[in-house]
Amino acid sequence: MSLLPVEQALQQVLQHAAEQPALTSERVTLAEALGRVLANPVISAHDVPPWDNSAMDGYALNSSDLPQALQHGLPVSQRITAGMAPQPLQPGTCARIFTGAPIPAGADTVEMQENVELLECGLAKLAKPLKAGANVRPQGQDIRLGDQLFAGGARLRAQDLGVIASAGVTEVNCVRRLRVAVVSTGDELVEPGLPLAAGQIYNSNRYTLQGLLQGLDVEISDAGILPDEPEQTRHELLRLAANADLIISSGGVSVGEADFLGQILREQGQLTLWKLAIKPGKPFTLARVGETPVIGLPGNPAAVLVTFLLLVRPWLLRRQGVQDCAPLSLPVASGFAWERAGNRDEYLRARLEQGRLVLAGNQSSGVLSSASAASGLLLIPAGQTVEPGQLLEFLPFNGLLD
Ligand SMILES: Nc1nc2c(c(=O)[nH]1)N[C@H]1C(S)=C(S)[C@@H](COP(=O)(O)OP(=O)(O)OC[C@H]3O[C@@H](n4cnc5c(N)ncnc54)[C@H](O)[C@@H]3O)O[C@H]1N2
Ligand code: MOO
Ligand SMILES: [Mg+2]
Repeated sequence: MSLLPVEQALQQVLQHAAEQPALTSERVTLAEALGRVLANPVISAHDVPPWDNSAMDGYALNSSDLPQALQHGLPVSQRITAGMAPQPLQPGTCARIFTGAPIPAGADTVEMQENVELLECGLAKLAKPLKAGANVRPQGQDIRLGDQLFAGGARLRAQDLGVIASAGVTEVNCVRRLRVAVVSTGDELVEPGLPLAAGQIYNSNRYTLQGLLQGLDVEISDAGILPDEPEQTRHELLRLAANADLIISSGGVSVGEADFLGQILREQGQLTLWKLAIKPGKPFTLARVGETPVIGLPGNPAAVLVTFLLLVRPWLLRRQGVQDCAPLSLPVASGFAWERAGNRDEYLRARLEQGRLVLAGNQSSGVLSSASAASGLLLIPAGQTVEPGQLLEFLPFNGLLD
């Protein structure tokens, strides 16, 4: 059986997510909207800033008085701090003003106080010529009343919440949170905290997956560990399917005799993807139990991380209506040589050292500590070797994990 290239798999994953039934939406206060996806556009209810204001601590004047201010100085007729509603500026005078304070009617220019001399007679005199309109931040410079701030499908980041707040909007309409069930499979698994018997290992995928999902602000239901036993696996999948938008499992999708999960998903007849040209992560499986999508991740801990970031995260984002969901990747020079061309796209755990990519440790799919030593994944495309200095695609975790 030939392996499906990762790019094609991603297209199919996105298509699959887009074909799911529409999600309902709910009102969300700004304080709770970080990481949520907008169901509708957000429109500004105000100009930002709402009035012309000063960019400097200094003196506001009318530009027609600039020659007088430079030659003799102007009397100071009022003092305006941020938060005040100023009087109109008396002609032929200037106003003491502070950063963020409204420009009074009749003024159009501000000089910073460092360039103004306050004479003994009380006049404020400019130390050097000044351009008309200087140091004024005009009304609506940032945002105009009625502007669309964000389209539906935008995923809100910290600065986006600030933009929405600056425009006076307190609540936004977001798609409801996705419900994601997580299950770890394997007779060998034990939860950390319990003693290890012979042949057992601690369940690490559960924690990796929970952490990855928390970063995407979904509702997680954790179904714990399932033994390698077909009846129980089938029963548990059906139970989870009743109340989840997606089931994510780890383990049991390869060809081993105890890999029941893959067998059950295949036997349900609803298999969309299986066996990708990706290392780690080859037996990545996208299927359905009843109407509920199931993503079967390979059990190897590094395969879980890589396939989640490359394929599950995009599925979850697109399912919520996000358009731009492919991982960010940047060209960076390799600091190492790679002589073995493989038959799968290989995603290696790597980090930047002095502007070049170096491998972060053992790249076995069973080794996870190298992922902790890495700051991202680098791609060596199938069939390629690499020389030092060659540009490689680097996918920083910082761009992937938020
Ligand atoms: N004959 C073949 N054998 C294998 C192939 C193949 O093509 N032919 N593919 C290999 C590849 S590639 C991968 S990846 C793995 C995938 O295996 P499964 O998805 O069936 O996963 P398991 O066999 O259940 O487990 C694999 C490995 O990962 C450990 N594991 C599982 N769950 C956890 C967990 N929650 N926490 C920590 N570690 C976990 C498990 O103990 C195994 O060591 O198949 C290869 N074999
Ligand atoms: O595809 Mo597997 O994760 O390399 O060992
Ligand atoms: Mg297996």
